[in-house]
Amino acid sequence: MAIPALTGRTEIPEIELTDISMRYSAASEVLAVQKVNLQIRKGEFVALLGPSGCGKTTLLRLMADLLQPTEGTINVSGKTAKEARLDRKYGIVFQHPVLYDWRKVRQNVMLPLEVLSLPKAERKDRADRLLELVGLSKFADHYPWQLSGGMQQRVAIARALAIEPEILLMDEPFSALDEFSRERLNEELLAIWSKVGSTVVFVTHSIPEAVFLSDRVCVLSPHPGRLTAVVDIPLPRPRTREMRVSDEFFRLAARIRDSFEGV
Ligand SMILES: Nc1ncnc2c1ncn2[C@@H]1O[C@H](COP(=O)(O)OP(=O)(O)OP(=O)(O)O)[C@@H](O)[C@H]1O
Repeated sequence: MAIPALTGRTEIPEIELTDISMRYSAASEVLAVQKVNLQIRKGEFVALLGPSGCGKTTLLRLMADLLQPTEGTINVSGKTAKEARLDRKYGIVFQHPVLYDWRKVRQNVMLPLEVLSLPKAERKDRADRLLELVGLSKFADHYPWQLSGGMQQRVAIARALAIEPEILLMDEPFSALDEFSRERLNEELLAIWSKVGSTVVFVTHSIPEAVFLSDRVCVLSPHPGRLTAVVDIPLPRPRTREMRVSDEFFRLAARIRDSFEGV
């Protein structure tokens, strides 16, 4: 597949995947990811969308240097994925928040700052600003187990943003939440993103979530995992709740649905 043309927020490609293939073991017959070419612009919000097993998480982990590709190259602002990781360019939010239950919310957000050897007052100040950003200032001294699932995920987002990453990688962060919480968190995430301006790569298997959040939706198909379409989402920003029931929204969702192989 040709590398998608660059249009939109900025013309600078921040992440470039070139001919990326991934086989988990020599014995494995199926490629988890096959020959993926993709450029992601600086400041862009991109969704990786597809059914279970199509390689979304694998691609995200490859970008984060948590896995190494069997073939192909990953370039992040002129560096390898490993160099980008060591430069702390990535913040990662997983499907489950993975918070430390014995640490209060503020201490959880401060955790990644401990390795940066910032003065304690500065760590606390940064954590408090992030908790304000995600609307949890009042819960700084609570323990994670005293919060709802959606609030815990907001703590995880604040923690991922603590090192001020250029790139936020999110692996189905809201899929364990009910539909109401998920839609609210979608709106909150966009409000946070508009303030921090990082590049976001967001894994989901929800078409409405991908359309609502993204500048572009990358559609993947399974066995082997291939990039089958890249769909531009020209809905204006800021995105509003009303847009979810607009003709344009349904048209885009239908176009994405049709782009799945075999449809
Ligand atoms: N650690 C692993 N070892 C071997 N095979 C793996 C491993 N992790 C994933 N796979 C395989 O790679 C393929 C892609 O998996 P991946 O988890 O990336 O898909 P996904 O689209 O994120 O799925 P889901 O939506 O269910 O999380 C699948 O066929 C899966 O079985």
